Amino acid sequence: MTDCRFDVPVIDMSQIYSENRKTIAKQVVVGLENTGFLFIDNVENLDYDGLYKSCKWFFDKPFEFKRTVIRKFWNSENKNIYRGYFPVVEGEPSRKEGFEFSRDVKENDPAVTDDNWFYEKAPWPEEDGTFPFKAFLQATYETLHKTGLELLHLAAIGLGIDEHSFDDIFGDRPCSTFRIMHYPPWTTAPPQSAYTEDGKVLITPSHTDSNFLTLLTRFNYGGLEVQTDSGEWIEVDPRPGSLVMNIGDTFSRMMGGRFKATRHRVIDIHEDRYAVPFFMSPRYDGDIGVNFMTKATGVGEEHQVEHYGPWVLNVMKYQKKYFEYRVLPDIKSLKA
Ligand SMILES: O=C(O)CCC(=O)C(=O)O
Ligand SMILES: [Fe+2]
Repeated sequence: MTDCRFDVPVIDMSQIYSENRKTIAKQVVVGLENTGFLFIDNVENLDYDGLYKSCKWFFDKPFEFKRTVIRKFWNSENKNIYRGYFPVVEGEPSRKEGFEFSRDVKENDPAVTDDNWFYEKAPWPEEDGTFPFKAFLQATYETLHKTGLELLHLAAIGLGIDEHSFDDIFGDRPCSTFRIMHYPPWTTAPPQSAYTEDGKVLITPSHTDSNFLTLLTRFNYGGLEVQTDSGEWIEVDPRPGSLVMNIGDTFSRMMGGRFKATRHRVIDIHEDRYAVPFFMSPRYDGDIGVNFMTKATGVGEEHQVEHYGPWVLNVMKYQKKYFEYRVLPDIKSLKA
């Protein structure tokens, strides 16, 4: 249950170009300063039923089908090391399978070296004519990217800086990950690491997101909990027709912690659960250095350029050690 200690503000996208724009911009900033979570209503062109169908179309298929687009780590015949399908890994407290992709970068972009798997093109599964999986998901990626930028424009206005201050961090080759996910319920005894202190069973352990900003489609499933400042876990009630927005470590760190990357986790709901996070992420060489406000205003403690790719690879592979990241190679041509 959401209670007064974790009040999730609602941003209505149908109002952001009205005379209320500045007020809404302030609400975005206050929300990011206080809870780090927002509900985003009325996103234009966002088809939640289509997203649910995408999940069912893909995850209901037999493993042999999904294996055609599985990462090389699980099938040495495949070339993809980052994008595509990852399976449930037994023994992990994070119990999920996923398919992920990003926007394809232009051919021959000199900033995209061959070993830079952040820009790897996803392998797409063969379609059977019952659902336009690739076309639908690619179009939805662009809808969510646009929504993310619109929210960042609001954040900038609310901060009193140029509305487009965040745009260049993404440019036209963001490293965003669009992931459809399926959490199958536990069929065997969960590992010890999947139990919380208060005896609940996890399907995603407590974490902060590492990327810049996340827009989550969670359909109407329960199970998502956030941690309050006092350490208590509180469920975020589903809000039909709304996205959940939260920010990740990258954005929080750039803002010196003023904006919160709030801890959250997902509890087993004893049935199949689907969720679709859009992990909006900077371009590989986007500047995510601390003291961003100094860069934006010219006033404050020194800002130094740091690049997103090397920084986030280190966080996910070596610090957080996520199962789907720790199997990835270093990018030798692009040391920070
Ligand atoms: O499935 C959910 O509700 C949240 C998933 C999540 O937090 C994540 O994938 O980072
Ligand atoms: Fe998350």
